[in-house]
Amino acid sequence: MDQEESPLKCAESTNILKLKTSNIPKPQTPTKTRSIVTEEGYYSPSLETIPSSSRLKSPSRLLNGLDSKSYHKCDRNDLENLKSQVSTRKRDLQELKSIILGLRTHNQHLEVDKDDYEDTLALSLKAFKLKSNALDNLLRSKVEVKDEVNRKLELKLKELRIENDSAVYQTEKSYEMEIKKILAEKVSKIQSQKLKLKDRKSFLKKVIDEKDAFHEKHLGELKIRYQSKQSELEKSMMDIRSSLEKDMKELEMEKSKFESYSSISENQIQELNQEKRIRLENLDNFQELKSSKNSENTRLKKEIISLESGILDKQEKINNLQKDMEYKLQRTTWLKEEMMTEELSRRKLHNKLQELKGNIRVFCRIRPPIKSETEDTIEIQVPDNDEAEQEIKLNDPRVSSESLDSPHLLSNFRSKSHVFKFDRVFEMRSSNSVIFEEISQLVQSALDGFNICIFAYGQTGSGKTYTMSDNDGMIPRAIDQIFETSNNLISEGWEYKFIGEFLEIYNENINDLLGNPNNIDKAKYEIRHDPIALSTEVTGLTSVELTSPERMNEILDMASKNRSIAATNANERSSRSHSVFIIKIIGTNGKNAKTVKGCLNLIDLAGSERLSHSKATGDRLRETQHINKSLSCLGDVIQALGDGNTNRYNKEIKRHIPFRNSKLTYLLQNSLAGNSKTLMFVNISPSSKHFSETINSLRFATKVKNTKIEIAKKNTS
Ligand SMILES: Nc1ncnc2c1ncn2[C@@H]1O[C@H](COP(=O)(O)OP(=O)(O)OP(=O)(O)O)[C@@H](O)[C@H]1O
Repeated sequence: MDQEESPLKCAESTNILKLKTSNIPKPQTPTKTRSIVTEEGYYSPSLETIPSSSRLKSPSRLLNGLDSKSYHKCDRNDLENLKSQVSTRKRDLQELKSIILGLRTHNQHLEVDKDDYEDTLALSLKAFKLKSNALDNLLRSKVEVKDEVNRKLELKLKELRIENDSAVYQTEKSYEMEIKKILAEKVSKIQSQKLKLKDRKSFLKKVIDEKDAFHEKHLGELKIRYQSKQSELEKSMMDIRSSLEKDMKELEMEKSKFESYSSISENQIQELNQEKRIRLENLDNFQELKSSKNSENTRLKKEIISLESGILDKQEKINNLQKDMEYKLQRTTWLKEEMMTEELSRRKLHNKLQELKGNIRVFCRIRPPIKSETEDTIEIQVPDNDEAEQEIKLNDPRVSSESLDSPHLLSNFRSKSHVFKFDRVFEMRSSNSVIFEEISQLVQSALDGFNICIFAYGQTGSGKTYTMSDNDGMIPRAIDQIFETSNNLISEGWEYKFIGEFLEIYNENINDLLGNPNNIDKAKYEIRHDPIALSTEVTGLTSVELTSPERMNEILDMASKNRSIAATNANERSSRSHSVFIIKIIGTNGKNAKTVKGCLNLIDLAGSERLSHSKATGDRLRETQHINKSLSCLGDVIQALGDGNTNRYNKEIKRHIPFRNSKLTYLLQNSLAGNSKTLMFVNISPSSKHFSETINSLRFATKVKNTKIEIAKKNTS
């Protein structure tokens, strides 16, 4: 008997016993009612059917009650009556005996049942005791394990705190350095701007000074010219006046002479008048000259005034320029402060955006139909928007619109369309370059010290290898990007080292794709994790330093060659195994003594066909079982990671993540947990005959998408 069921069985047994006993009719007192035994059971007839005279007395007592005297007195009728009563009583007696017999038999059955139930009860109780003992033991060991785990957890927490403190310190230091650097750059920019402005100011001042000097010189010249002209005029006026006065005196003298002598001739008078007229005309001319000189003087005065006001304007302009320069300098300081605030908020926003996008993202990619599929394709609708979440709608080719109305259609097939939501959906025409744009930030994160996993999931032939390893696929593009970015960072003091490893997991065995091809499917490798450094090592696996994109390409070629040597049909082999390309990144900065360690895992998963669909047997069956197990384990691990580390009461708990259930998840343990960012491509085929596999892939991907993993942290020191 199942021990866990024992308490239930006990209760059941008790209930059955109760039921049985309740079914037993309460033994009737045969002397009170007349019961009749039928095949179905007992019943009691109504009391009215028994004569009232014989209801209370038994037949024997009736017989015993008759004395001989009264017997002799009885007439024949009485005797007959008595006889019939006797026979009735005898019949009653007979019936009662058979009732008693029936009751006894029934009682015996009940006894047997009771024994059975008691046995069952005893067994159940025993099993229950065993179970509760086992449970006690289990609880005891659980408490011990819990204590041990708590102890380890505390130790780990301490280590992590120390690491975190030092990381925070280093980050702060590096930020300080960066801010200082930016500040120094800005200050030097501002200073050079200031110098330029100063130069401009001195140039303008020089121009103004020159103009001022020119104007002053011009003004001085004009003043001198004006003064000399004025003195000349004044002198000439004085001369003319003195000569006129002299002439007048002479004339006066001559007049007086003339008057005194009265002998002056008429001609002489006329001559003298003529001369006087000439002299007067000269005086008029002189007056005219004087007024023209006066008007020129006024004009020159006005010119001087306008020049003086021009000088004032220029002075005001210089003052305005100076004010403008001061305002610009102040504005540069504000802008510098604003820029620093902007830079800080940009970094915060970038991190926030990454958090919002979630540390697990799922992109869906639809392969274009190949030649043989062109006519037999699924109707797929993809969004043409750029929203955070995109929808893909597939119309079920197995359901026609007429059959939708059929009442016989199974509920599973009732819906014609299936809708799924992913972070991005790439239509058939999307090129690898468009897709890489979406993941380039993730690749950048590996250089910044994060652990990154990029998976391609989907059934065989859905385009996983095309997406990951084609000449312009994610792997070659990621390689180009990490080399390009690392070269750009040299000027900032960063030096990067890249270590490459390439392995495949086939039937839960690891093969080194960069090692000796003869060892494939023969050599054994072990996965080892360093819990402190959070790093993973596969013992005996070939590690190659990657010095250039060309070297990377050589390595990719070597891996694909080794893979094809191992299999008669390279394509088939690649469909049946997971390939994992690992790039370990170590960056050091001589300027701020900072180190970052990231890891980029690029994984082309094996085809995800379901066992029932593949109809595989023998080796193929084994392969399929291994693939299914590892893929479902990958789904379980991702889901368990998303369950979080707190229970529903918000208490910290250590969840069990089943990393060990498959080689793939165990290998990627450190890259999937904690400080990691994961991206999964779900590749789907447009072919109608692959519809159910496509739906299956999309369901798996939805499960992954609905997982939210805690915020990733950088590996820095
Ligand atoms: N986006 C695409 N554009 C053009 N051709 C594609 C695209 N995706 C896949 N193909 C073609 O479809 C075929 C199957 O693709 P691929 O080999 O990448 O599938 P797979 O999922 O890796 O299959 P397997 O599981 O067998 O490795 C190839 O011939 C490939 O060139």
